[in-house]
Amino acid sequence: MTARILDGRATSAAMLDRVREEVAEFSREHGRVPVLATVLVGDDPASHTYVRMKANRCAKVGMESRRVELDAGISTETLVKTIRELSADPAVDGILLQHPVPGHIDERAAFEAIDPAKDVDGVTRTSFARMAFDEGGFASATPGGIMALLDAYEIPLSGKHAVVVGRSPILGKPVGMLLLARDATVTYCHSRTRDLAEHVARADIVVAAVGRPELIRGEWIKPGAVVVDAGYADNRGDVEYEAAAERASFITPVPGGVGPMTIATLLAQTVRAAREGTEK
Ligand SMILES: NC(=O)C1=CN([C@@H]2O[C@H](COP(=O)(O)OP(=O)(O)OC[C@H]3O[C@@H](n4cnc5c(N)ncnc54)[C@H](OP(=O)(O)O)[C@@H]3O)[C@@H](O)[C@H]2O)C=CC1
Ligand SMILES: Nc1nc(=O)c2c([nH]1)NC[C@@H]1CN(c3ccc(C(=O)N[C@@H](CCC(=O)O)C(=O)O)cc3)C=[N+]21
Repeated sequence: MTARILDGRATSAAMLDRVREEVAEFSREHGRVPVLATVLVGDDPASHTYVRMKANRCAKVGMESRRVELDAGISTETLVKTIRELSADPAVDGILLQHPVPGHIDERAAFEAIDPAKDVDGVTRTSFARMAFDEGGFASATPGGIMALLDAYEIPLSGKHAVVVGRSPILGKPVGMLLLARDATVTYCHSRTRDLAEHVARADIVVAAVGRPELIRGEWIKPGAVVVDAGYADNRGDVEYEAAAERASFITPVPGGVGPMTIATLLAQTVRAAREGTEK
């Protein structure tokens, strides 16, 4: 068997066409376009690339982005103050703080400075709780993008055994919660998990969210399983792609899978934040 591709590029392009129309409609009604503020701390080249991609994608759908770049040495207090100012700024609809921030900064405190109404990247506790309680908050961008991709291909989730490898607050943990909300049976694996191979081998759906190229071996994949690879380190995914694709029914490529869906989700949520922000 050779797996069908879960094509994140095509699926995100369709999503972004819709976002472009929503932006135009918002702009007709409000005389301005939605604005996403991106905050980047330090000079990690990969992070610069991601933030630039997000800004470019904003421009393509007619949205505005405002880039805030801060020195690697700034304190938690300065970062929190900067983000609070963006939260209070009526000209800003959505805020993205690029993760990770330098180690001396309290990232959680910085995330919590984002007004939940502007948390279009879904990183605050409030967004997490709304997601977990099915109250329609903003999804964490990558988990939201993964669900949109699975739905675009009408992958059944109810009753399926999903194994999520990784449990970070903005990726592994929330994607497991979203799968649970759709009635999957969810297993989380992480750095202390014993027998990772055996867990993965039992999965109908595997979500890899670690950041270690080819940690997940193709021979572990159950024939017919759906493989979603969110890993992204040195431009490579967490799954041994060729070998996994021989066994899987569906698989995401890297690049061209989860990455573009993340950005599309972020922008879709920014228009939504703009709309909801102007309702009040
Ligand atoms: N495409 C996209 O849009 C995005 C991609 N990413 C990519 O996804 C990957 C994960 O990101 P993120 O969640 O932020 O990373 P983190 O480093 O925060 O989390 C990594 C997770 O992997 C677990 N882990 C580490 N080693 C192993 C192992 N040997 N076996 C099993 N689990 C392990 C860790 O376990 P423990 O909790 O025990 O430490 C942790 O839960 C990265 O490659 C990142 O670049 C991230 C965000 C968006
Ligand atoms: N607060 C926060 N939210 C994030 O969503 C977030 C983050 N921090 N930190 C870093 C990771 C990484 N990330 C990616 C987004 C898009 C691609 C993407 O579109 N990649 C293209 C390839 C791009 C290229 O390299 O040419 C693809 O996979 O096809 C990749 C990675 C979001 N992240």
